Amino acid sequence: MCVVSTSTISWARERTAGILQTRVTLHFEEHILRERLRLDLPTVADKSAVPNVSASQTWRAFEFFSGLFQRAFQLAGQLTFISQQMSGGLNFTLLSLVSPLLATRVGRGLWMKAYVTYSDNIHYLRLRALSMLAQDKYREDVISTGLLGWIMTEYKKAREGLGGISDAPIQTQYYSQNTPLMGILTRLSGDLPTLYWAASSIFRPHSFTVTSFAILQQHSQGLNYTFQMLFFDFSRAAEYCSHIKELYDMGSVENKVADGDEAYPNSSLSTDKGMSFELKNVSFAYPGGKSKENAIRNVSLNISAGHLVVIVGANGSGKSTIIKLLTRLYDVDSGEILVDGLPIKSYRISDLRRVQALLTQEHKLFPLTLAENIGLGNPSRVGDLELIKQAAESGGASEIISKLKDGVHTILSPVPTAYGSHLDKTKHKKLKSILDSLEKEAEVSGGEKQRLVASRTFMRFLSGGIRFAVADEPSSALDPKAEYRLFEKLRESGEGKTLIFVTHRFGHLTKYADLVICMKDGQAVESGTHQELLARGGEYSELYNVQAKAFTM
Ligand SMILES: Nc1ncnc2c1ncn2[C@@H]1O[C@H](COP(=O)(O)OP(=O)(O)OP(=O)(O)O)[C@@H](O)[C@H]1O
Repeated sequence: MCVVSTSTISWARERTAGILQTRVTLHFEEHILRERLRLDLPTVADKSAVPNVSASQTWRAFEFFSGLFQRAFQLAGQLTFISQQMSGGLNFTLLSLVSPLLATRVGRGLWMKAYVTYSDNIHYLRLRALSMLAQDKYREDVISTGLLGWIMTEYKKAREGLGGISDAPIQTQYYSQNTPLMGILTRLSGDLPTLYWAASSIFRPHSFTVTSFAILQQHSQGLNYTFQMLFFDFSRAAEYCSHIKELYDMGSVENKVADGDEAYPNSSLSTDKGMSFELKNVSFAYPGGKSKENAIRNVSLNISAGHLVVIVGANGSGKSTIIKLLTRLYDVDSGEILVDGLPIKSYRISDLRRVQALLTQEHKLFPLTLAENIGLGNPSRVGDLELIKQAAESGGASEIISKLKDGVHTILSPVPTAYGSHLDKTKHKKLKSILDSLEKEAEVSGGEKQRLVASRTFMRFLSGGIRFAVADEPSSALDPKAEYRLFEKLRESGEGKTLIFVTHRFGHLTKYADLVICMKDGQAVESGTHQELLARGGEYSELYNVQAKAFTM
């Protein structure tokens, strides 16, 4: 009966624990999800401002504290038993404390100490770097350049350089550097209760029996273990409490980009033509950035409502940064940006976001259906398949969708949950093929993905109310025809919007542009129309002529 009931109870416990774990974890995951989603870019970039918590930590804390109570009850039971069974129970208990105290307090090595570990051994770092070259993401480079021989030679050299140095976990290394004295003392002190019993049996030989000795040894070990675990748990309790505190602290993390209270559009200043911008001596450096220079330096510009603006310039000249400031993903460090005549900081951020449409290379496909991927350009119409079809058409994604077996309901990169165990290639062919086919990513090219992402922007356009649209080099993976089509479509939808294009291939765009801004080293070195800038013969005309020459030679 005991066996049956124990097994049943443990089965029920496993079953309930699984459900409970999922519920507790999901409860806190929802909290973390909400708090993380509301954070802006500069706040997230500041690692010290945002607690690094996970929902699974809460379950571990829950398990930890229930384990702690369980052990406390266990100890109470053991102490009661000892005090009832033997005279000198108190001395016995106190002596049982010595070994765990020594183990956890004196000889605890790195245990519960704050530390940071890193390696500065060049051979070790090289070994790790070279072994990474076997990863799939490098395979094409490694194969096409024939790097195998070089990698293996370098690996051998680095191994020889490393010699006999160990990369065992730091705790092990630290422990083995100490003298063995503490280990010897801790183990010997574990025998103190037995010695005490032996000594007392010399003075009271009638109380000594072999059975009582065996029972005593068992108790001594049991108590020793319980004390050791309790000491260990107590020192970790603070750590778990601080995890939970951090979890709740997430709610009080202030966004660095502070919200304003002015509504947008502003009834007296905004026009139906689109958003207007004025940048007054704007400078900006990325928080935590490693560059000595500001990403943007003293930029002053005027962008009129409804204008089509093209920003050009070399890599790293600050084009995307200007966009991030205009869309208020970041705030300027000095100077000021005015939107329709008022400081951008004075507007409600949600109002500004509602009228903006941003398309960049950074924008990725979500692990959701293609319909949602496109539809989420306008969350209130995410289920409107007709509108989604229209947006896909404008973004050039209709053909890609029609090629897929599940059409708009395809999930390109499903969330991985499939798992196989003990699968033998020859014996379990069928199971193996099921596993391989499950959650297989749909194969679409980089350019096709960009078209799908672009369709999300068109969905946003179709929602109406957009007054400021940006395409920040969304076209690098697109073929020239697709790129031209994308820009044409964006331009055609430009009515009532200020449109900004950031691009390196600007030949076909600048002739339509009301304003071309040429960036260099974080500064707007030139601005004007295409003709004006060409006539000036400066940075822009140099960039333009490089591209033009390629077609005229
Ligand atoms: N998130 C970031 N953190 C720190 N520095 C950054 C970050 N993004 C850009 N920078 C730096 O800011 C400067 C301007 O970058 P930006 O992306 O605006 O250039 P860009 O003109 O758009 O370049 P590209 O044509 O290559 O896209 C560069 O020196 C870059 O290294």
